[in-house]
This record gives sequence, C-alpha cells and structure tokens, in this order.
Amino acid sequence: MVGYLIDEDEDEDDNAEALQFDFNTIRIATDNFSSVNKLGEGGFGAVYKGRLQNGKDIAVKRLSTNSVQGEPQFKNEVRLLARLQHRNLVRLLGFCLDGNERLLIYEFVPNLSLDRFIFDPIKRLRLDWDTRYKIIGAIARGILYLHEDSRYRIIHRDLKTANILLDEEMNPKISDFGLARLFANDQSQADTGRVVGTLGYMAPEYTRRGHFSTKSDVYSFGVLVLEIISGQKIHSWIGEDGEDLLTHAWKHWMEGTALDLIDPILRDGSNGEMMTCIQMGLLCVQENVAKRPTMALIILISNPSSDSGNLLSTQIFPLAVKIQQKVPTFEHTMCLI
Ligand SMILES: Nc1ncnc2c1ncn2[C@@H]1O[C@H](COP(=O)(O)OP(=O)(O)OP(=O)(O)O)[C@@H](O)[C@H]1O
Repeated sequence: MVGYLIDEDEDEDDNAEALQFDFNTIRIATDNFSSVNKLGEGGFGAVYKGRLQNGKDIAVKRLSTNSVQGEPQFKNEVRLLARLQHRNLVRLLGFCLDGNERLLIYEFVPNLSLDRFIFDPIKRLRLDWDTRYKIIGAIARGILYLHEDSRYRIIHRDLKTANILLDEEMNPKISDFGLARLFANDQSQADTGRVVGTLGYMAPEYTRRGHFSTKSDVYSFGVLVLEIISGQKIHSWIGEDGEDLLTHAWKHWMEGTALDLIDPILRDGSNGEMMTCIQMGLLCVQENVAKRPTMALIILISNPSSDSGNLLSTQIFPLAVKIQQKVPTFEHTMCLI
C-alpha cells in the first residue's frame, strides 16, 4: 500500500486556508494567463509565469479540471504536498480553487528544465562533469526525501529530465511530485489501471501491470543518470547497431568499454566517478525489481567522502557483471495497459 500518513499533531499554520490564493490575485499575477507568460504545457495542464504584488515570481499550473478530485480531497492533498520541503524539490506555495478552476502555485525556478540543457548542442556545454555529478547526487537526495525522509511516502511516478528544473546555480529541483494523487481516478495504491508516466522512463512492471513502488522511481532515476552522463535521450537510437540507450549501455558494460558511454564533451571528468555513475544507472534499470538498489544505497554509492561509498563501488562491479540478465528494451516496454 502506498500513500500518505496524516500526522495528527500538525500545527494548524499550514492549514488549507493559509495556502489558498485568491483567483483574482493569480489572474493579475499572470496577466490573465496571457500566452506571453505561458511556460509550457504538460500532461496535467498549462504552466504560466506570474509575479505577485510583493515582487515574488511564481509558476502557476492550471490543472485540466475535468478529472481533478473534489474540493475537500484536493485541499487535503495540496496541504500534504505543501508540507514537503527540501532544497531539491520545487516548493508548492499554495493553490487556488474558483468554480471549475484548480490552480497550483509553485516557486518559480528560473533556469528551465534539465532536458533543455543536456540535449541542446550549445547549452550542454554549460554542464561539465562536476556539475552533472552534483546534479545526479542532488536529484538522488530529493528522491530519497520523497521516499523515506519526509513524513509521507511519495512515489513520484514520472521522473524524467523534463521534470528536473534548475535554479540560478544549476541546483536541480524535482517538479510534479504527488501530482498523480490530485486526479480523481488515482487510487493511491500500488496497483492501478491508470498508468501515469512517460514511456522509456517507466519501469517494466509499471508499464505492463500498472504496479508502481519506490523501486519504479529507482528505475526512472537510473534512466535519468544514463541520459545525464551520455547526453543521449532514452528514445534515441544509438551505437553501430542503432540500439536504444539501455541496450547500448549494457553492451558497453559487458564489453568492458563502459566509459565509451560518456558524453565526449565530459572526458576530462573523474573516471572513478563516471564508472560509479554508469554502475549505479545500470543497477537501477534492472528488470528484477528486488535487485534494484534503494535510494538510500544510491546516496551511499554516490557520496565520494563516504567509506561505505568506496566499499560499495568496489563491490558493485562484480555484482553488475554477475547480473547478465536480459536487457529491457523498448519492445518490452511498449505494451501499455
Ligand atoms: N516551478 C516552475 N518554475 C519554472 N518553470 C516551470 C515550473 N514548473 C514548470 N515549469 C515549466 O513549465 C513547462 C511545463 O511544465 P509541466 O511540468 O507542466 O510539463 P512537462 O514536464 O513538460 O510535462 P509532464 O506533464 O509530462 O511532466 C516546462 O517547460 C517547465 O520547464
């Protein structure tokens, strides 16, 4: 069973009313949801940039209303999500309910999403190895917080480079966490017929059977890591035989040429860190759910100052070789239920 645990001892400062924004305030802040302020549109609705009267920049997600939960549940969920605070999560500031309108108000994160950097021929140059390595560690910490360290257990279900926003200092912030729960059909259960996610990032057990868990987020994290270090999209067909990124990565690993996977512009980075990331990514995308590491283990592996990290990275090498499993390919993940 997956879900939030409501802490009965919460103080009342963060009650739903305190988080509620007036529709008119948001309308003015976004210049009546003008197309100039539109940042983009995702599966849950359009996102607008806005500025509050006190000068604070915000991002407003205007949810597609036909399937959003009723008012009490919606308020409850927003209240829970707003309590989640971590430097690697996009902060939810509040919400607005007005007739059919359901708006979510977030802190504005100025530097676009990670996909717009790593897959752009010019912008990718701003992300050297040290920056990418730090980004990977910070994303891992954000996910660990969602899975284990906050008061609620949250499974993101749609981790991907487009959902990682970057602040002025290129610190990553995970967006869209908990969103699936705001929609009426979601059952807060580990098995659901409604699959929310993005093909390529979703674990095989999720695409095939609708089964999600913290380990399905771990799978998506593994895909993210492999994309960040290779600069290749999960959907692209690469290598001599035109294989997908996961098959390509496994092939290089088995042939002992894992470092060839690394984006050529990153070659001056630390080989040790690169190997750690490759091993970590491959361990996460294993088809066998039980064999995937937890996010807590990932943090240990990726922490260069941790003795356990060094120990693990030496142990992980034979483990990953031993796996010798069938690599999940796109054909395996195409059967959406
Ligand atoms: N808090 C924010 N600050 C700045 N930009 C944001 C913020 N939230 C979203 N955006 C931008 O708005 C656009 C749309 O975001 P949204 O999360 O709705 O869509 P998506 O991630 O492309 O798709 P999906 O719904 O599948 O996750 C993205 O380009 C994103 O960069």
